[in-house]
Amino acid sequence: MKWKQAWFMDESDEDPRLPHHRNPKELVPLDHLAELGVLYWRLNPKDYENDQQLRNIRETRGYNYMDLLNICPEKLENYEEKLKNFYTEHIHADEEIRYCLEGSGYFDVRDKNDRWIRIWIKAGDLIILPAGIYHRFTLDTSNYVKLMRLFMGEPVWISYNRPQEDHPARKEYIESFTKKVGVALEAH
Ligand SMILES: CSCCC(=O)C(=O)O
Ligand SMILES: [Fe+2]
Repeated sequence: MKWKQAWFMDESDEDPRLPHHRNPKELVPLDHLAELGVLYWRLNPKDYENDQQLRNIRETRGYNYMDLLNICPEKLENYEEKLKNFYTEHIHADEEIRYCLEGSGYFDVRDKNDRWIRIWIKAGDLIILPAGIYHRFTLDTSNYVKLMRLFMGEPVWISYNRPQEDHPARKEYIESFTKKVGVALEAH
């Protein structure tokens, strides 16, 4: 069955909370996201406190830090400003790990050709964006999401807005593609 949670975005500047499918729709498969370094798991959000699968991911990847973030006007201070920053294209020096426990939203990531891919995250979806990938986040029309944030060590939430071509994390991310091609060529 096709994975229907990611697609190339249209160019319209209508409300970002709308899906922004192209016409006709252009879905993006999970393995295409994996090529960009974007990882995805589907877990059971109802039992996140006892979930062995979540525990395994956290242990394997060293995510010892965890907190919860409710994105709604009542629970998030400076709601409007934060949402505006989330939707400003940026990178981080570290991975961004988000696990959706309730509600839904869109993570947009740039592919190798600088096209936007929209990833629809719902309860049970855990996503990892690699350090250095240009991305942004918006709520969808449900207007609510509860996210778990994971991190390795002391969390750093600094965003570096585009352009960041000289940022070490950006350079390393770009180099990771050429390295992969190099390995593939050597194998032939
Ligand atoms: C609030 S989760 C997604 C927003 C984002 O990209 C970030 O926090 O850096
Ligand atoms: Fe981010």
